[in-house]
Amino acid sequence: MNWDDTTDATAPERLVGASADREDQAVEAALRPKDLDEFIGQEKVREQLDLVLRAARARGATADHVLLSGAPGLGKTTLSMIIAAEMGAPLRITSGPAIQHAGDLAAILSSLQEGEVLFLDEIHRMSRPAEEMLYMAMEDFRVDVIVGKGPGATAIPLELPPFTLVGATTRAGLLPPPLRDRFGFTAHMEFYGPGELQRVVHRSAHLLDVAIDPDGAAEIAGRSRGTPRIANRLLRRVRDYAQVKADGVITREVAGAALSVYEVDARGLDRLDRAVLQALLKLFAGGPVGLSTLAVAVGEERETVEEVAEPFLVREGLLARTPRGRVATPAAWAHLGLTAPAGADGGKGQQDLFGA
Ligand SMILES: Nc1ncnc2c1ncn2[C@@H]1O[C@H](COP(=O)(O)OP(=O)(O)OP(=O)(O)O)[C@@H](O)[C@H]1O
Repeated sequence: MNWDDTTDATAPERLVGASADREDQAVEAALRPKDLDEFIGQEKVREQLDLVLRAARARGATADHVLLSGAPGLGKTTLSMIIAAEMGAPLRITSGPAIQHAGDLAAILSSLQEGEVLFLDEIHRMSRPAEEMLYMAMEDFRVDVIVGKGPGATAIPLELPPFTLVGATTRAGLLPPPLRDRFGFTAHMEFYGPGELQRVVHRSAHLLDVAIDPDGAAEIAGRSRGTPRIANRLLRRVRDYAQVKADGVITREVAGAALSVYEVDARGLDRLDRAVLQALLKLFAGGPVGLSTLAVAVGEERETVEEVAEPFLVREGLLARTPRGRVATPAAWAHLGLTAPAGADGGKGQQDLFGA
């Protein structure tokens, strides 16, 4: 494999953040499933991809271009590696932000071997000229390299070997239709169910040589926000705790105690998520309350509340964004063990005193 990449090796982040931090990057290679059979969950995607790859292999052809969309940490990079492995092809990894000029892309494309798999992460963040060059490369396996500037500029056609592009994006809707249409196969990756995540935790524990019982794996899975990367990260923290404070074996009690040290609750909410909910419930009686007011109440930036905390709270059905402001759902009251005051009816009957 060839890393051509400047992937963000981000500063330490939330334990329940979905992007990879340095520690994740260091250990993920060892935990990645190596083939489709090992890849847990995403049944439809696996079944469809299996057909695409088998058919290409039977024809002795290069596989169609594949677009993978879905939230961070759901296994897009892993799947690209599996595609290369299943096709017996080398893999090159790069990302949209690393390709700022069409020339950057031309350099990568012209050095590909026949059948190579090119994984382009965050494909929606590529520059426009590079994107246009990619259209022709995907369709006709050639690019026009522009030499010179102004009226004297000349286009030199360059033949490329057939290759498979695997594009990954967290925002399929941001891809221009001409680019989206050039993928032969598009797969949307969903968040994982608790049973699937339990299998992920179990498998990773086995690879890391950590003793865990099924309830311990279930406890970690339930706090992993539907995301294998988070499940693996929580597992590492629980392993530390089990080594230091218990006999090394991860049980439900050990996992629960470890993750309460890290302030990740039974549903996967962390300190920030709970602070937002608590403010909404205790200070504003469940809302509606404007985003700016809510942010001030928790001492965070508006963007942090909106982009970091809210998406998961909304996905979990704990908070709703309404035109009149943020509103807690009955599940939010129940989750924090509080009773909704009479009249807290999801915001319908309340006045929004604070503005959106
Ligand atoms: N289906 C799966 N089965 C087992 N482990 C998985 C699965 N999907 C992902 N993982 C694990 O989760 C981690 C993150 O996966 P991966 O890097 O492929 O996610 P990603 O979608 O590419 O994330 P990003 O969008 O941040 O690049 C990997 O270590 C991998 O081992």
